[in-house]
Amino acid sequence: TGSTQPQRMLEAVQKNATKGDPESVFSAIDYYGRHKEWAMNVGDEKGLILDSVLTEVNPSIALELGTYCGYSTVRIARLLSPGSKLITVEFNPAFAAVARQIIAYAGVQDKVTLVEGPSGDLIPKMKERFGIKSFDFVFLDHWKDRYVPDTKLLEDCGLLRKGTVLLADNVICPGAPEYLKYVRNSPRYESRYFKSNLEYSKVEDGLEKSVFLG
Ligand SMILES: Cn1ncc2cc([C@H](O)c3cccc(CNC(=O)c4cc(-c5ccc(F)cc5)cc(O)c4O)c3)ccc21
Ligand SMILES: [Mg+2]
Repeated sequence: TGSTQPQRMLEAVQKNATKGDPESVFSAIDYYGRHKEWAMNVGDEKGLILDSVLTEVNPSIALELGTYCGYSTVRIARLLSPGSKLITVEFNPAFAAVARQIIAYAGVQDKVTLVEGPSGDLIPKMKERFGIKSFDFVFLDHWKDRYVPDTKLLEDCGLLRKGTVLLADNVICPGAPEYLKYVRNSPRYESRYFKSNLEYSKVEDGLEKSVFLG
């Protein structure tokens, strides 16, 4: 029945995953994305890099730009220590509606706050709305031409601190060339590229990890 891809993805989760088991939820999405219908989730291969960076940072407060169906939201939330929070930003109401159901199905809803709206509007409101001093970790996976303006916005709003880790998806495919130039040429970031592949594909892609130096 599911008329949109997100709805079909949700159906695949409800059919194949175990309620309350985050691992089974993102595995069901990976199976769907690999064998049924390609989908723009960070995926299992880049997901392992996300897992390792996240485990290393162990953030108390994390931000995700671009929820889509909640695949990386669930991947991140499952690894958060008790009391830690993930705020995820999605502007598309249809995506947000599916993501809320997938996040709930995985049982990680207590760790996740999904805010609906464009990142450019929401970032300046983070401090007042959520009482955030600064983020420990930021995952960028929304429109690739928003990576630079939103990174600058996070800086200007005082939402980054010495040691905040930014992890950006798709820096090769579809690509975020301006973002790579920005973080690699700025003295305020220490950047490293993690080579991988585009989700469910053999095409090269990778994640850029950038530590804000203050
Ligand atoms: C402003 N604002 N604030 C919040 C917010 C949230 C959104 C949505 O979540 C949204 C909607 C559509 C597209 C994206 C970006 N993602 C991609 O475009 C992408 C593409 C591919 C790929 C690769 C190869 C292809 F051939 C085709 C697509 C692989 C990937 O992993 C991707 O992440 C994100 C958008 C703007 C937002
Ligand atoms: Mg992506």
